[in-house]
Amino acid sequence: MASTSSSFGAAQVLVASNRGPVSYEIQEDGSLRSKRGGGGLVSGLSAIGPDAGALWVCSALSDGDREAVRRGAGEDGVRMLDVPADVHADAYNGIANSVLWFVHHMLYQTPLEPVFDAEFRRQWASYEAFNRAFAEALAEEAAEGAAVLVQDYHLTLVPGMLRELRPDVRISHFSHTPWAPVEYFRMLPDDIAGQVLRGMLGADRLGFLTRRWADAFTACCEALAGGLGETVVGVHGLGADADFLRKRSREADVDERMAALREQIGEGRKVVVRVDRTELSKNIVRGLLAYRRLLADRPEWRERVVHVAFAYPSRQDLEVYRDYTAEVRRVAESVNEEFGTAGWTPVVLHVQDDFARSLAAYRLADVALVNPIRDGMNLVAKEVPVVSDAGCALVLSREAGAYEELGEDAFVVNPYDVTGTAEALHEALSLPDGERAERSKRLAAAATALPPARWFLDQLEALRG
Ligand SMILES: O=P(O)(O)OC[C@H]1O[C@H](O[C@H]2O[C@H](CO)[C@@H](O)[C@H](O)[C@H]2O)[C@H](O)[C@@H](O)[C@@H]1O
Ligand SMILES: O=c1ccn([C@@H]2O[C@H](COP(=O)(O)OP(=O)(O)O)[C@@H](O)[C@H]2O)c(=O)[nH]1
Repeated sequence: MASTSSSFGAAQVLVASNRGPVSYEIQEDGSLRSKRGGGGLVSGLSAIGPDAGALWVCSALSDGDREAVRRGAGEDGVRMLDVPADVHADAYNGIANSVLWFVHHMLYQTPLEPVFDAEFRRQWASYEAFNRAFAEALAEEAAEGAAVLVQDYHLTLVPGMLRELRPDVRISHFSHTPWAPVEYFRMLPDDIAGQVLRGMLGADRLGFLTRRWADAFTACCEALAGGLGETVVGVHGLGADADFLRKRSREADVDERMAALREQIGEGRKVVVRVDRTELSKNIVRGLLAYRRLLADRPEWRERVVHVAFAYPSRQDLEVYRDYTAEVRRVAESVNEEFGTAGWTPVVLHVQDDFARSLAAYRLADVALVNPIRDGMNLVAKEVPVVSDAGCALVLSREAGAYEELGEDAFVVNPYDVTGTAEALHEALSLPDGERAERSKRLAAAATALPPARWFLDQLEALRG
């Protein structure tokens, strides 16, 4: 860890993130089964195969992961850090997901308010320890002058810490979330806000998904940290991986799930699809309420449309996420009770982790519903038009990063406006087939303009200068 040449590592390119490319489960017979990590960060970074020669440093997130570390059973090119489980829980559940995520997605609202008490301070110390563990591992693995690409709000202190340990390396930090406006960001205690900004400004380059988030960060630095200093801020709008998605969505397990879904949907009905993590910012409940409004106000759609809503479990250690997931189930059931008939289930909801089934839903989509309150990008909005068999219309929140690139061909909604979203669903469903296919093509072209591999290489080239 000292910056003497004898302690330099071998990796020329390093990526650091909390969630890694795979996660492990312990099977009944004691063997380990690996599973692709969920969410958009992994979708984006998975393009960095072993060919790119990068070392991916990530956290052990589950008992299976910790067991994999103990057995030395990890993947090539991946180093999982086994930070003590309680430190990780404080850093990930406590600080990253209950505070920083809430600030950037502006999710606090009475009675869900931020609490900056002694418990918060204790968790913050864990967040610092978690960041330090990453900085030390990166310092150990990095070759002289290596490029280190740090990811997201879990690791905001790493650039500053690593800079002290290894002044020779080039460091970038990329935010996959929105960035909060100054008025909201400074809800954080002043010393904490300062630590976050200064930690990130330890990097040579900072990346954001849209100009809007980059400008918000710059404004925070100007108001609270005396400006950006030497750090350069860039925008890299991560796109969908068309090659991977087209190939993967044609595999046999996806075909099987399509057949089962068709059965549930019934013949000749339009399909409105949404796929999200069970995540408050995705606004799943208001999406269901908008669909209910559509059926109530426009009875002509009854029996003629099915809403396929897949929510794969996320952050279920947090009570607020568990409650939200329960609320999603309740609202879906109540729509089915209110409008369902013997031969028609208006909402098909699955709360389960099944990537193949999500792709099957993408293929069947006539309309994709993506209505987050705020979202860094939202890759689902970019993936459905690429995969859907007959082309889909997109109902898209203006608060998703994807709006900057897809807004022109989407039915744009204010995510809080339930009746407005219902009306957008009606318009999207009413689009003639030919026009829908044309729009879908344009959406797919915009969505794949910057594929993950290019997105990553652009940042690497910029970092190396
Ligand atoms: O790791 P989790 O806690 O299970 O959460 C999954 C990921 O969620 C967030 O993803 C973001 O990144 C996407 C790709 O850039 C972007 O499209 C999306 O809008 C974001 O929400 C989070 O930022 C990641 O760190 C998580 O791994
Ligand atoms: O069962 C599933 C369904 C989807 N996805 C992927 O999760 C990502 C979600 O990314 P998005 O940017 O939409 O939101 P995030 O979950 O990262 O906030 C997409 O690439 C999806 O293909 C997944 O991992 N498991």
